[in-house]
Amino acid sequence: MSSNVWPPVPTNENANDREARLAAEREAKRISDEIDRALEQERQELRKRRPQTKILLLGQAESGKSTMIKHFQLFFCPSQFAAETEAWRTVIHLNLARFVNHVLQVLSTAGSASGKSDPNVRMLQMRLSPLKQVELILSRAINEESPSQLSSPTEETSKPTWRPRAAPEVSIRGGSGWKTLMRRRKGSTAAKSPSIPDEVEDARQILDACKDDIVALWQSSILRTLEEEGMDLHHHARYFLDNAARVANLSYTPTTDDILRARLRTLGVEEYRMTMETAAEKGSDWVFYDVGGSRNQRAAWASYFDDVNAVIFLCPMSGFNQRLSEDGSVNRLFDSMELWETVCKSKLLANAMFILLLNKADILYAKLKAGIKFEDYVASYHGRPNKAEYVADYLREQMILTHRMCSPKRRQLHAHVTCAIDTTVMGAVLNSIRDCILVIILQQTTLL
Ligand SMILES: Nc1nc2c(ncn2[C@@H]2O[C@H](COP(=O)(O)OP(=O)(O)OP(=O)(O)O)[C@@H](O)[C@H]2O)c(=O)[nH]1
Ligand SMILES: [Mg+2]
Repeated sequence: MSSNVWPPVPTNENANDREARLAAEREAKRISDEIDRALEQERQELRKRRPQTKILLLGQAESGKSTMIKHFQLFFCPSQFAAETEAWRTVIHLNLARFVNHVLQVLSTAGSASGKSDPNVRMLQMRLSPLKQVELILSRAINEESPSQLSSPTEETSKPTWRPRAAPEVSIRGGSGWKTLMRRRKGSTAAKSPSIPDEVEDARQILDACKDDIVALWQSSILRTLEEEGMDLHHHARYFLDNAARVANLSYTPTTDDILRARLRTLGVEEYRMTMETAAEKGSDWVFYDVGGSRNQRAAWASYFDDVNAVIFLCPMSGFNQRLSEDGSVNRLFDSMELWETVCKSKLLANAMFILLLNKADILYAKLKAGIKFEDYVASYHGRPNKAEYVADYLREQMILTHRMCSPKRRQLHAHVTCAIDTTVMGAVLNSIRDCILVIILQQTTLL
C-alpha cells in the first residue's frame, strides 16, 4: 500500500476491521458527494435567480453608442477590452485605407474638373493606388457588409457649391461575431481559411510601404483647398490621417484612444454579454444591446424593449448644424430630439431607468468657438450666449422637460454632458452609471 494514502491504513488491520473501514469511507464519500451536489444545485439556483441586468443603448447614427460599449468594456471588463485590440487593428487600418482612397477619388474628380492637377499629387495618386487592394482585403477579413452610400452626416452650410460624397463608412452586421472570427483567424494555422491571415499580413506590409506617401498627401496644400471647398471628412478620419505614420507602421498596436476613435457602423442589433471584473459589481452579468441608429434600422429596436433595466440614450449635441445622411431634409439635432420623445413615450420602457448622455461636447465646443451660431439653427435659443456650457444646459433642460411630459409614469432620469472619446471625463460618468445600475440590481434582488 502506498504511504501517501490519507488517512494512513492501519498496519495491524484484520479482515473485519478492513471491511468496516472501507464501509465508513464509502459512507463519508457519499455524504461528501451529496454536499457537493447540494452546493452545486444551490449555485445553479442562485445563478438562475440572479437578475441579469439588461441595458439598451439608443440614439441616432454616429451618436456614440458603440463607443460607449467600448468604455464599458474598458472600465468594467478590461481583460475583454485588451483581448480585442488585435481585431480593432484591422478595423483601424480599414478606416485609414478607406479615407485615403476617398481622398484620392475626390482629388481625381476635382483635379480634372477644376484644373488643379499637380505632378507631385499625380505621383502620390499613382503610388497610393495599391491601397484599393488593402481596402478590399481588410473589408473581406472582417466580413464587412457592402459599404453604404448613405454614410455621413452632411454639414448644413450654404458655402460650398461643389460637394463630393463623404467616404463610405465601415459597417458590420450585429451578431456577426466578427471579433471572435478575427481571433480565430489569428489563432488558426492554415486550417479553414489559410489565405486570410496571409492576405491581412500583405495588406499591413502595403500600408507600411505607403505611410510616407499618405503623410505627404495629407499634408499637401491641395487637400486644404479641397477641404475649404467642402470635402466632407469625418472627425475620426482626420484623427487617423493625422496619425497615419504611426498607424500604418508595421509594428503598430492600437492605443485606447485609437480604439475609441475607430468607426464601425452598427447594422441591426449587437448583443454584448459582460461579466464585470471590477469592485462591487464583480462577477455580475450585464447584457448590453447596441443598436444601429440610422432611420431604416430603428424598426428593429422595439423587439428589444422587454424587461429592460436601463436605457442609455445618446444625443450628439454637435449635430445642430448637420443633416441626416439618410434624409438630407432633416436636421440631426431635431431628429435626435424627436427620437428622444418617442423613446420616452414607449410604454414598454415605462419601468426602465433612463440615462441621457449629451455627447460630443468637444465638437460642440469647437464649432461654437469657430463662430458657428447655435441660434442660427435652433430659433428657440435666440438671444442666449453662444457658449457650449449654455447650449448644453439648454438642451439638458429641454430633454428633461420632454421626459417629464412624455413618460407613461414617473421614473428616474440621470443626465450627463459627455465626450465619449475622452477617458478621463468618462471615468466619472461611468462610475455614476455603474452606481445607478447597481441600485437597480439591489432593488430587484430585494424584491425577489
Ligand atoms: N469627437 C468625438 N467623437 C466621438 C464622440 N463620441 C463618439 N465619437 C466618434 O463618433 C464616431 C461614431 O461613434 P459610434 O459609437 O460608432 O456611433 P454609433 O452611435 O454606434 O453609430 P451607429 O452604429 O451608426 O448607430 C466614432 O468614430 C467615435 O469615435 C465624442 O464625444 N467626440
Ligand atoms: Mg454603433
